Amino acid sequence: MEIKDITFSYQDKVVRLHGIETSITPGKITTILGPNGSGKSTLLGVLTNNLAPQKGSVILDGKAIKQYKPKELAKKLGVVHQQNNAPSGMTVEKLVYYGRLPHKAAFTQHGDKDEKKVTWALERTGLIEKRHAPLDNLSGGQQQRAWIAMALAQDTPYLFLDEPTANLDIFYQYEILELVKELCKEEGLTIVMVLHDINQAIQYSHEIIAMKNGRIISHGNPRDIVTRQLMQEVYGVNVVVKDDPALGMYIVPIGI
Ligand SMILES: Nc1ncnc2c1ncn2[C@@H]1O[C@H](COP(=O)(O)OP(=O)(O)OP(=O)(O)O)[C@@H](O)[C@H]1O
Repeated sequence: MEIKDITFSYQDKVVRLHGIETSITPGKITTILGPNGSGKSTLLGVLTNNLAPQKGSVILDGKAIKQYKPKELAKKLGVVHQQNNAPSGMTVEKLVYYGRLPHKAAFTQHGDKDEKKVTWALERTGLIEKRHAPLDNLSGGQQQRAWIAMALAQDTPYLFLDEPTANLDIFYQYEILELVKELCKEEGLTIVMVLHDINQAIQYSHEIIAMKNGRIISHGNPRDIVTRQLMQEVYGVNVVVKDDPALGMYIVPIGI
């Protein structure tokens, strides 16, 4: 995916992304980091064609994303937003079946493949027991997992996750991150996600994009780019960067 000179403003005309120019490496996990309001979700919105930039373009497999028909794009990329709303009373399974829509001809029933994918997605997100439960009866974290399951059922080569670990307890945070790692390694998915936990980003990403004020400050391998200086520049926080033979690299924030 090529991101070419993207400039974006919402209706208030304040520029939120300034000439973003980079690329997403296929088959890898890329994590976008940065402080609140730095433009991470806005960039994700542009990369997934949910927001139309005033300038620039996003090229996916050789074609500008705005040229894709909606169903064609939905077979290429799945998105889990930060906030998701489903009609009240909808069951988990029904939501996850929505992920199969791009793969079905109009007015056809679910086939074997749809059922297999939905069951697999529910198993992978630990929701198989809850498949017939209404979404409203689930906890915030379980609902988050249901939306991830829907995106998995969509069976796309690109998966975009905006803070997939938000609202999850630490066990399920790692469960989701391990799932992301496996999907990348075993299924060859290209994953772009937004995280707030810098150590999780270091541990689970092939590449990190660090943003501030709508600009990319650095993009590269976590080992190369996560430094004391970068953390100070991006977050205004003092950190100590540690490197442990068993644990790998990690940071310890020590204050502002
Ligand atoms: N719909 C909108 N209309 C106007 N401004 C918006 C809108 N959505 C976001 N913004 C503004 O755009 C800027 C970037 O927001 P964005 O949500 O992309 O940041 P973020 O890095 O994802 O933040 P966070 O970590 O808090 O989720 C912020 O200043 C925000 O107030």
